[in-house]
Amino acid sequence: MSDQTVSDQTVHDQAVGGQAAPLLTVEAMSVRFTLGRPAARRVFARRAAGRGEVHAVTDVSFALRPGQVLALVGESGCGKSVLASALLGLLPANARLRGRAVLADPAGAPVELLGAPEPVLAGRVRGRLVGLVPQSAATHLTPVRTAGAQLVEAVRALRPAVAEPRALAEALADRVGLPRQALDSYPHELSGGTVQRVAVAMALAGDPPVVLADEPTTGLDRPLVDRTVDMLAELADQGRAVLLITHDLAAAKRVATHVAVMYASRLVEIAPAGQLFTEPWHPYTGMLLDALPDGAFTPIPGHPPELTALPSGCAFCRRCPDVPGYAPCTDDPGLIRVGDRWVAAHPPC
Ligand SMILES: Nc1ncnc2c1ncn2[C@@H]1O[C@H](COP(=O)(O)OP(=O)(O)OP(=O)(O)O)[C@@H](O)[C@H]1O
Ligand code: NI
Repeated sequence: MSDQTVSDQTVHDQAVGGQAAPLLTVEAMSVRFTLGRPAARRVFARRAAGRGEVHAVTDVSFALRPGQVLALVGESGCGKSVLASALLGLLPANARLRGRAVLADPAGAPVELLGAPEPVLAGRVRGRLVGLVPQSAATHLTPVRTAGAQLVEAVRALRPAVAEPRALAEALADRVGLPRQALDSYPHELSGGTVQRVAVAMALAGDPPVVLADEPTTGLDRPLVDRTVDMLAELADQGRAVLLITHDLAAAKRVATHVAVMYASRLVEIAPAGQLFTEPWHPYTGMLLDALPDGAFTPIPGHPPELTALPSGCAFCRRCPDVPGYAPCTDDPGLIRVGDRWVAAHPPC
């Protein structure tokens, strides 16, 4: 694991823009998954060094402030969902975490999320301070109770002072564009897009100041995508902060105030959305935008590297059209700051 590449102070200054204090500050966060059986690991510890670990998140730093929608984008498998799960203490037992993630609590002391005891995460964080729209939302609903019953239950658990939980559940359903009759249906009776909206409503049940939405628009048609992301933008306008993990760059373009681009476990660029979409700095960002239907619609050639065998420097050079002969570079892959943008050190091309 490399050293922290962005100092604490710069992280605090780091713009993800605006002057308001961050609701969430992530500093040099790394996640490793250990592979294989423990006994085999011991026997082959030396030989397997570097092969028996998935480098899922590496030295990730960012701040999320009130009013911001930070879109986290990058190809499948680059570490986006693991990052979100790590923040909420939802990683499996084979995960090791490093770094810090500090969550503000308007009613109390800040919470250090990484390594927080489960009662803190369950009692203070999940649903209350941070609402999560999980990826593959359907698998998070129980099949034996109606969507409405589960939403009412979430409201009861997270906001016990609410006198009419059913009325609040219906208001949440309206807010996310969920038809009332869907509340009386079981999850398997609902379309993927409708289940997705149930999940968004559940994430909002505790009125959390921070929302982590992992692919919240999967399975939705374009009008519902727009409606869902507009609703997330509205939450940000009301002073909340949203981390929007998405493959849908058009949706990110529509609502993101800032964009973080992830490649092979690292952030390679963070910038205000308007600047990133009009002038991407990292070649990978440029290629992601070119892959869009309203870009050149050019798929990115090649594949990301295996996360069990990452190069020590820039992981992108082997796919980078800017590097003649695809010569791998060994530069420090840390982010450098230019104005209010951050971009991974990259060889001058
Ligand atoms: N429990 C685990 N053990 C080992 N490796 C894991 C584990 N969970 C996730 N990974 C690996 O971590 C990497 C990052 O996965 P992650 O789900 O965060 O990707 P993602 O960017 O969210 O992809 P997608 O866009 O497809 O959702 C992947 O290579 C994945 O296989
Ligand atoms: Ni994911």
